[in-house]
Amino acid sequence: MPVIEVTNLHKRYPGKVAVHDVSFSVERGEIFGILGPNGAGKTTTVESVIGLRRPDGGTISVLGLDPVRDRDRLTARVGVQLQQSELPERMRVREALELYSSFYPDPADWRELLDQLGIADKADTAFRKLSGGQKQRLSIALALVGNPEVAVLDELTTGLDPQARRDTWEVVQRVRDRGVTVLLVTHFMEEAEYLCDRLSLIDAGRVVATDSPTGLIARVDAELRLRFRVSGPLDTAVLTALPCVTSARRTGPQVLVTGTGDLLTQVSSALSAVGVTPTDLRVEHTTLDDAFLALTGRKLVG
Ligand SMILES: Nc1ncnc2c1ncn2[C@@H]1O[C@H](COP(=O)(O)OP(=O)(O)OP(=O)(O)O)[C@@H](O)[C@H]1O
Repeated sequence: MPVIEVTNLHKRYPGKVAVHDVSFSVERGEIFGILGPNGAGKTTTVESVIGLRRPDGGTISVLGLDPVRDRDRLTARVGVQLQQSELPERMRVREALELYSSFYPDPADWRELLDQLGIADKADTAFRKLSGGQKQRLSIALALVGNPEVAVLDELTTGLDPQARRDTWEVVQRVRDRGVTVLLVTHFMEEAEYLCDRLSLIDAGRVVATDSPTGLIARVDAELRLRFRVSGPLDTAVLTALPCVTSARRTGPQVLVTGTGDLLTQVSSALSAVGVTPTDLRVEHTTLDDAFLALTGRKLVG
């Protein structure tokens, strides 16, 4: 039986349908992602999964229970980290963790969690003195301190610098390695690609596709992109004449070539034949953003 099963979820706010029709199921021990642009309905979906919102249509089951009706029974088994969690300003980190630990029958060692999250030295710091990134990490610790069977993490690394983001990804992987099922909401495609076993792409309140990151990427026609810089003249016709090239565009010193097959070798030899030495040459691979664009006609970011 899936740990989380959402079937035809529909949720309206006054004057606005936030979620039209969302269905997905999450198996035990998975890291399952919900990826979509701002306003797609991700938060409304997870808030419904944890019983904070009552669906207007569809059904949700978490660990076999109804999140609204059985909210009390689920609280101890589902750890939740939501956007913008606030604590009393003067409360120290250790006090918050000791308080939260007292709510649960079998809490985790919070010192270990702080250590894993890289904020072990903040145990005696008041909440208001923490930086945005440290508050974020504390909210993850609070979500995990009850040793939950399911962890729901909404925009977990927003506001973190790249290193802290990577550290947090490792924490999530370790949590999953302990057997916890993770439902992760994100609008960072790298995060989804790196962490998720499977994910649903959602757009305008609907699931566009559900698959593994590689499965989603494989749905996109595998067109390669090659970028490099040239300092002198280059007639792009020498590139478009190559059988593997579909387009070649130059903007100032930047050249972007798209194509298939043996693009890198053919373009490199054609450039060398006309005496052009490319610099900063890189091959760009298909990403989840490309998959989202192919499936919805819109970009996930930017
Ligand atoms: N309480 C509310 N009342 C009215 N409209 C709302 C409410 N909460 C969200 N919405 C609207 O519902 C839509 C979906 O919002 P939701 O927060 O679920 O999306 P999201 O994908 O999580 O976006 P974000 O990443 O920006 O949080 C948006 O258009 C939003 O403006």
